[in-house]
Amino acid sequence: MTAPLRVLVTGAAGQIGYSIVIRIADGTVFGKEQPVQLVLLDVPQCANVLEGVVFELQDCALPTLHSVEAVTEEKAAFTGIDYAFLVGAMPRREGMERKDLLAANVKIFKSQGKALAEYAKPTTKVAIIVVGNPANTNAFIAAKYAAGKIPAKNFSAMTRLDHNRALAQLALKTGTTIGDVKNVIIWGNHSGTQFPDVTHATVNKNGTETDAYSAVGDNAFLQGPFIATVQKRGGVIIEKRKLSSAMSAAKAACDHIHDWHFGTKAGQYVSMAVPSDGSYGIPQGLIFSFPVTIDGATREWKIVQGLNFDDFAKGKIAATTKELEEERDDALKACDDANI
Ligand SMILES: NC(=O)C1=CN([C@@H]2O[C@H](COP(=O)(O)OP(=O)(O)OC[C@H]3O[C@@H](n4cnc5c(N)ncnc54)[C@H](O)[C@@H]3O)[C@@H](O)[C@H]2O)C=CC1
Ligand SMILES: O=C([O-])CC(=O)C(=O)O
Repeated sequence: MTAPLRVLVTGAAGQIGYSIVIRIADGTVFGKEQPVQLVLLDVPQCANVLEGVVFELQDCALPTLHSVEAVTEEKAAFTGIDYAFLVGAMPRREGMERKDLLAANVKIFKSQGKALAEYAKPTTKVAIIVVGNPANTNAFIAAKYAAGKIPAKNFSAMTRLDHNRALAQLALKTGTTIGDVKNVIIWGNHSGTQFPDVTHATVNKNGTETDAYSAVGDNAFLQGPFIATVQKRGGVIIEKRKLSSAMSAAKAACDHIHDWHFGTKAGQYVSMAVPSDGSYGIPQGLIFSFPVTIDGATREWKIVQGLNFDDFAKGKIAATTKELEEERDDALKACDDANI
């Protein structure tokens, strides 16, 4: 029998948590043959809600759910895990930017980075996705405080929701379906400065694969409203729902880890915020969204190399890099101030 994977979800009493755990437990993420031990972490005040989530998962009677436990302490949460979905953090409300959450949330990721270093197995290959905002910078901080124990390349932040939004907007514009659109890229920060780029994307329209610019036939749209829609989508959802995206965020986090576990499809890449190795001139160590391919056998991601930028793209990438550097500096300062 396949050994179970131990999978941690933080913030599991929250709204993304509620949508995410069922997909992990029912085999959507790791496959129908892979048993999963789910570990659900939330703050002690949410212990009762967490227990309700555990009861519901039990009531789902899922063959892939080996066990589920609710915990409110980091030691119990981080010990022996294979995968971590770091969701637990404050969400923004109407009128806020994601970086306004930095002061409140960065200390959570400092503490969890330390907990990973302290409690994860020394040989750990744990793969970590940070969803809690500001996601790139929180991942940077978690990686910093886990350094020496967990390699930085095991940390990632989620820009898959932006990637999925870009796929959906292109499909809507070209009258195609999601499966017809490939290789959109989100560059940079999960914020209003991100650069959704379709320069290398293709669309299969009526059986013929063409580049996205030809398929859309409207450059002004692709360089204007398309980018703005993807950049601002999170804010629009908050305005409409009075709560931030949860169903789509959970689905994107599961897509991200599914592809990390199984690998990307031949000829396709996905967007993941990972520590920069200096590719495309992005400062080393910054958690930056790049197009990546993943080898399912080794579970190693690689940044897609050799893509060209025109001046328009260069300007967008410079802006999101600058914002990430500023966020990183603010977060480091906040961590020094945070007595954890
Ligand atoms: N990267 C992305 O694309 C997206 C990120 N997000 C972010 O995800 C985060 C969670 O969003 P929601 O689930 O809607 O929020 P929520 O408020 O419904 O749930 C958050 C949960 O985290 C828990 N929590 C707080 N501190 C914790 C800690 N130290 N350890 C464990 N749990 C803790 C809270 O008690 C709560 O149950 C927010 O920061 C939100 O902005 C949301 C959508 C997309
Ligand atoms: O916008 C927010 O605050 C939540 C989020 O990250 C998203 O929906 O992309």
